Amino acid sequence: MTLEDLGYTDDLEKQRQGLHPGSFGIGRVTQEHKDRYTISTESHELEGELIGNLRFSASSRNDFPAVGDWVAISEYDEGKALIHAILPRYSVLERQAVGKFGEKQIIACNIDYSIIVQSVNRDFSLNRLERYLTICHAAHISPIIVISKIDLAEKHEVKTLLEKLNHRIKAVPFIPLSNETHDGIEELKKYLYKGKTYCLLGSSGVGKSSLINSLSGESKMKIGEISDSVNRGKHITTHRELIPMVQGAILIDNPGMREVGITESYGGLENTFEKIYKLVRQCKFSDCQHTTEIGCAVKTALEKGEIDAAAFENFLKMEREKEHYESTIVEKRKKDKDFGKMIKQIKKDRKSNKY
Ligand SMILES: Nc1nc2c(ncn2[C@@H]2O[C@H](COP(=O)(O)OP(=O)(O)OP(=O)(O)O)[C@@H](O)[C@H]2O)c(=O)[nH]1
Ligand SMILES: [Zn+2]
Repeated sequence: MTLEDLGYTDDLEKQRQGLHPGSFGIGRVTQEHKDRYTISTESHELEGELIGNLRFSASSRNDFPAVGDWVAISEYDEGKALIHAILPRYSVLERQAVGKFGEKQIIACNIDYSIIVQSVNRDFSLNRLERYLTICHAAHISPIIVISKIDLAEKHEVKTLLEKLNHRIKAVPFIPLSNETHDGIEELKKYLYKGKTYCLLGSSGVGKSSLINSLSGESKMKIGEISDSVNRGKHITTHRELIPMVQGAILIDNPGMREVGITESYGGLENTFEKIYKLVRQCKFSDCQHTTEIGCAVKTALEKGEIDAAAFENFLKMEREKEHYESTIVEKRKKDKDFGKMIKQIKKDRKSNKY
């Protein structure tokens, strides 16, 4: 096993040299616990902890390591390491923190592709798919859609569902598959490239872990056993595949998500709703609300059926969410700034009182 096998690149090596010439080891965060991290290195697995300095200087949760991060480490005991720095991230997949409006939550870092999984039964939702696509596009991560559990639906039902998907979501590959019959698994493997990192996204129970099993050809039991021994903290010398790899591609599983809130989207919405954005620019008035305005290109396209009405509704909803998030952030920053000013003034007053 080399660091390249874990996804390490020349660019990251340059960054490392810039940070700490030659002094630290390098590892990749594969799991996040409360304030402990599981780190994979080229030879083994470590339990890592942040050095105090890093912990106290962190201004938000996002300054802490996340799954997929590359970290500069030093080993101090058998199986233990200190984390000294996080290497710059080349991609950050994030969503709106659940229950904490105006805060972001990192899902994973340094991801190249996301595999968005929805199952044919119950879970399937085009609106939610567009949400996932938006957060992926915002992070410049290429999405691949997987429609799982096709063995649970009739052929014609699957066909109808795929037609709907095809009609509404363009330019994103989608693969129908089953972890039971293994239909579609080989097709998905065509998208797995050596040294690239893939993050599995989707609601709980859609079959993400099963998919990793299907792809790697290993039984679920085996994976269960592996995670058991991890929990017991048993020391294992050989490299266990905590980040499972298939054809050299690194697969990162994620716990199922209930909510996928939009934050500042850095082009996420623009990329997901490219056609709608093009139309918006063609509207006669730059502040067009696309309701009753004359010369509204969106309205005309909706009437002609050129864009999907449900997609447009979903787009509006997410755009409002993004705007709400952004204005909350602006408010917050202003408050922080005012607070900073106040502290400065207090310090100044103290000083002038002294002398
Ligand atoms: N019939 C059928 N069942 C499946 C398929 N894929 C997964 N399952 C079943 O669905 C259940 C959930 O599968 P998991 O792989 O644990 O789902 P997950 O997405 O990893 O769930 P979380 O870990 O909670 O996010 C299990 O009982 C699987 O056996 C499939 O393709 N067909
Ligand atoms: Zn308009």
